[in-house]
Amino acid sequence: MRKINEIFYSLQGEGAHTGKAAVFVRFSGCNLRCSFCDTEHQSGVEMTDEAIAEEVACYPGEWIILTGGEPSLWIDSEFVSMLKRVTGKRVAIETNGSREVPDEIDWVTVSPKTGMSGAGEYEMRVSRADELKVVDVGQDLEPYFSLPFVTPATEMYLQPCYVGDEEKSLRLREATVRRVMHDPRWTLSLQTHRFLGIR
Ligand SMILES: C[S@@+](CC[C@H](N)C(=O)[O-])C[C@H]1O[C@@H](n2cnc3c(N)ncnc32)[C@H](O)[C@@H]1O
Ligand SMILES: Nc1nc2[nH]cc(C(=O)O)c2c(=O)[nH]1
Ligand code: SF4
Ligand SMILES: [Mg+2]
Repeated sequence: MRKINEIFYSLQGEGAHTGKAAVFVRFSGCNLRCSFCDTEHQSGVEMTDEAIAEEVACYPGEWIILTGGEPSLWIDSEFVSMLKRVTGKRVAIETNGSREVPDEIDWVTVSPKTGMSGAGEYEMRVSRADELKVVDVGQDLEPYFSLPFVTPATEMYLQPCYVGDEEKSLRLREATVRRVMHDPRWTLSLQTHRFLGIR
């Protein structure tokens, strides 16, 4: 059994696969307590792997996005293989990078929380990142290029921090736009689902 906070069908709102239809599987619980976290992830219900796959298979769309909470705490190779076999979909993960992730995952998005005020320090144990997605809280961005799992092929996204207050969030978005223009190694990632009013 795995504790699931929610399963829903939407568009990937962030990063490299923005705009692609995807089934989101949000696991309950996290090993970090980021002060800026935009997600209620504690609540949830225990589901069997079969029930998770059955619900995911109800939706069209090529991608499954494992998120949370921190999905890397709750998954293994068998689970990812089973999801791919039963649904015929590809599997992506949104992770803080504190754990290794199964090789069977097709797309790894790492959003490190090291060096950020409000997140605390922890060890990065993930060894692969197809995409790095950094939440911009005004921190020094240079260290992200030296992370051992970041390669020249890793796509680098900078995402404005959403703080609830729309005026304040707009100012933070503008600041992120300026940072990307100043250092074009980054690409802007907007949380487009917020603008669309979808999940
Ligand atoms: C809720 S987290 C769950 C996955 C994983 N725990 C992580 O942090 O990557 C999903 C994504 O939302 C981002 N995120 C969380 N709070 C945010 C905020 N206030 N503004 C913008 N992005 C945020 C995270 O950095 C991560 O990329
Ligand atoms: N539409 C949409 N796209 C997302 N991409 C990553 C999300 C997440 O919370 O992990 C997320 C989310 O919550 N909604
Ligand atoms: S690691 Fe992700 S889910 Fe956990 S508290 Fe931070 S942003 Fe939220
Ligand atoms: Mg989200």
